[in-house]
This record gives sequence, structure tokens and C-alpha cells, in this order.
Amino acid sequence: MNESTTPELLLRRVPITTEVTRVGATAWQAAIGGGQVLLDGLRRRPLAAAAAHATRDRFAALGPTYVKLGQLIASSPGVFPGVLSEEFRTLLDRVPPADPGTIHDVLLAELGAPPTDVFAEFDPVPIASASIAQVHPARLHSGERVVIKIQRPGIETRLAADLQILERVAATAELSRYGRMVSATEIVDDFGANLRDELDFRTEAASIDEWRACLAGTRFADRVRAPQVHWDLTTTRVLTMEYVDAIRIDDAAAVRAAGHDGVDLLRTLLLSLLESAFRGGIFHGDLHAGNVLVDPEGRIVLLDFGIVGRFDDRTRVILRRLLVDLMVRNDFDAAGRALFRLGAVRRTSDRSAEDMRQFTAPLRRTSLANVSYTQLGRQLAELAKAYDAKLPRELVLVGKQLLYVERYMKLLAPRWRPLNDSEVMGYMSGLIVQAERERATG
Ligand SMILES: Nc1ncnc2c1ncn2[C@@H]1O[C@H](COP(=O)(O)OP(=O)(O)OP(=O)(O)O)[C@@H](O)[C@H]1O
Repeated sequence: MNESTTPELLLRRVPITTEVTRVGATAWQAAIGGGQVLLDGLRRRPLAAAAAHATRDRFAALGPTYVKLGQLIASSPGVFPGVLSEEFRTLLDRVPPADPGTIHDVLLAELGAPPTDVFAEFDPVPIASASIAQVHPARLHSGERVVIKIQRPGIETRLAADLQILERVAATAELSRYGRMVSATEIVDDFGANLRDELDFRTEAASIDEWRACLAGTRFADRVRAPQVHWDLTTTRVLTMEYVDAIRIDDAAAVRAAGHDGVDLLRTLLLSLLESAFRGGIFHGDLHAGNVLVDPEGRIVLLDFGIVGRFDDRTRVILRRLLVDLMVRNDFDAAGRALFRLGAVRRTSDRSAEDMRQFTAPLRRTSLANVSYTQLGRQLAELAKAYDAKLPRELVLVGKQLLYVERYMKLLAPRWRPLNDSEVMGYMSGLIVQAERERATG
């Protein structure tokens, strides 16, 4: 069928605001997905791969909510079948820009004046256009270059309708064992809460400031940064911030051509992530390559604080102790108790200390440096399955960020072994000393 005549596209042309139209579009996409799988089956392609491919295509056609959900699946190894995660990695969030007139109206409504008054220059052509927002370059009257992230009109209603459908699908999925094991409703609830947060740009702006404050005074303060927010020009649907001129971290050729040292960059990225998560309490929760840049001075610049993770004081203390129990004291009973206190394990067994010992064995071997986060994540997921454990969201989130770091390591510093690096080990020792002190003081 010609794409321009599919019901989904026709529906897209009229305002899709009601649940009924979204249910129709979702069912239609599910039906084509099913058809595609059947056809592939007849053509004797492996069924799992065909189903994953069809699901990816349908998610892309259904728009923002599903694209975000697909990206979540892609970055959750161990929870979903590998073939599905792989397929979803290619799901990009790029859509044509909204009509310039509607963008003008959003700015007028949010900032109280037309962009031509508020800014010395405003470029109506965006530099990036994703499903929730688009980003426009502009210049303030002071001469400073800025970018303005502007929310697409109508996105809120559309997401709300999609979320309602997903909630029902998740409730149905929980009737099955697999649905319960992956906590389908919880995944959707969590996902919905994140998406709603992402719709208030003041939350994102506040996270940028909070993250910067948590690294201020540490040795990372001048090695990793985020754009300055212009609060006077920031509202729920408009975020104005400093323009950052930098290259993507996964553009290895450009990073090398600019004379930056891959090991230095990766060390900074890894340690500042650990520092912000295990000491500071707030970390960037979406370090995909479009959000991690390198500026001409060789500093890492993080963009897009739409997703952040937080560990409260108590959790940070437990996590630091867990690290010591596993890596230094080899006290696996204590490590098991720590996991229990994190709320992660609901069932214990006589074998838990032994299982924990086996899980951490690769960490303690001489080949310590070769341990892969991916391998670790898979093992952790298996252990969680065996113990009916549910890893706290933030722990999973920090794990995902380590997977990104690992990916950039392969690109920029393939021979670097963080656990053989004296600065990394020095940093870990600092954490361990702190944890021992906390243990001594109860
Ligand atoms: N401060 C900035 N300076 C320069 N470019 C920026 C800045 N902020 C955002 N951009 C550009 O806009 C793109 C999208 O920004 P951002 O990631 O914040 O939006 P998003 O809608 O959340 O996108 P995504 O869904 O890809 O995460 C960035 O990848 C970058 O190219």
C-alpha cells in the first residue's frame, strides 16, 4: 500500500488528540506488524528477527511515545530479548520540523513577546528536530549565542493518549509469566513518569543546575560541563541556554583531528559519572552520543538533562559499602544484605553468598581490567531472575550509562583498561576509604 494512504498517515494529518484515534492507529500498526511477520515467516526468515524488525517499524510509524519506548528497550540489555534490543538501537528520533507559524505562537505564548523582540536574532530553521521538541539557534541582545529548545504544540495530549493505551497493554501483559517477570506495568509507569517530566523544561533546566552544583568543588568541575541556562527565557515549553560549539564524542576521527586524548576524555567521563552518582546524588541518565560532546578546550559537554537519576543519602552509603564488600572485603553475606537493603532482593536462599561470590568472580580475577560492563549487566540480570530480584531503577540507569561509556571506550581508547589505570584506581580507593569511615561510624 502506498504509504501516503495508510490510515496512520491520514490520522496524523488531522489532530490526533483522542484516545479512540490513537487506539485505531495502534491496532492498525499492530496488524501490519503481524502481517509483515507472517510474510517473513513464509519467506523463511528467522521468526524472532522478523518479529523484532516488524515491531521496530511499527514503533517508528506510531511516533514519539513509541520511539521513546523503543529507545528504552534498546538500552535495557537483559530485560528484553537481545534481538529486539539490537533492532531498536537503530530507532532514531528525527522528524520534520513543525510549521514555523506554530513555533512562533509557542514562543509568543511562553515568553510574552514575538521572537523578533525577545532575541536580537532568531533562526526559524531548527538545528535539530525530534518528536518532543526542536532546537533553534538565536542571539540575545547582549550578543551571546544561544539555542532555544521549543516543545512541539499538542505533544502533551498525544503522549497522554498513547500512555493510556500502553498502560492497558502492560496490564494485559502481566497476565503472563514473562510480563510479570519484567514488571510490565512498572516499566510503563516509570516510563510515563519520565515522559511527563520531560515535558516540563523547567525540570530539565533545574537538573542542569543541580548536576553542576554537585560537581562544583570537585576536580571534575572544569573538565566536564553543561550549557548555562537562561532562566529569564525559560518556561515549561521553552528552554533557552548557552550555545555549545562542540563535536560528538563518537566522532572519533574529529576528536583525534582536534588533538584530544581519548583516554583522558574517557577517564573524565567515567569518573565524573561515578562521582555524580555515588557521591553527588544526581547523574545524567541518557549519555547517548548525541548528548556527549567534546569542546575545543577538550572538556566534555553534556546536553539534554531530560532524564536524570538520583540516589538519596542512604542509598549512596549502601552503594559505597556494597562496593567495598564486593571488591575489597570479599564479604558476600554483607553484599547480599546490602542488596536486600536496597530493596532489590525479595527472596534469599542458602546459596545467596555463594551466588554472589560467583557473580563477582570475574571482578576479582587478575584479568580484572578486562571485565565488560555488558557482561556484568547480563550476569546481574540473570542473578536478578534467579532471586526474583528487582534492581532499583536508578541502579539500572547508572548501569546503562556505563554501557555508553564502554561503547565510547571501544571507539576512542580501545586499549585502555580503566581498572588498570592509576587515576581510576586512586578514585576507587577514595570511595573505599569513605565507605570504611562510614562503616566505622555506623
Ligand atoms: N546548548 C546547545 N548548543 C548547541 N546545540 C545544542 C544545544 N542543545 C541542544 N543542541 C542540539 O540539539 C540536539 C537536540 O537537543 P536535545 O537532545 O536537548 O533535544 P531532545 O529533543 O531531547 O533530543 P533527543 O530526543 O535526540 O535526545 C542536540 O543533539 C544538539 O545537536
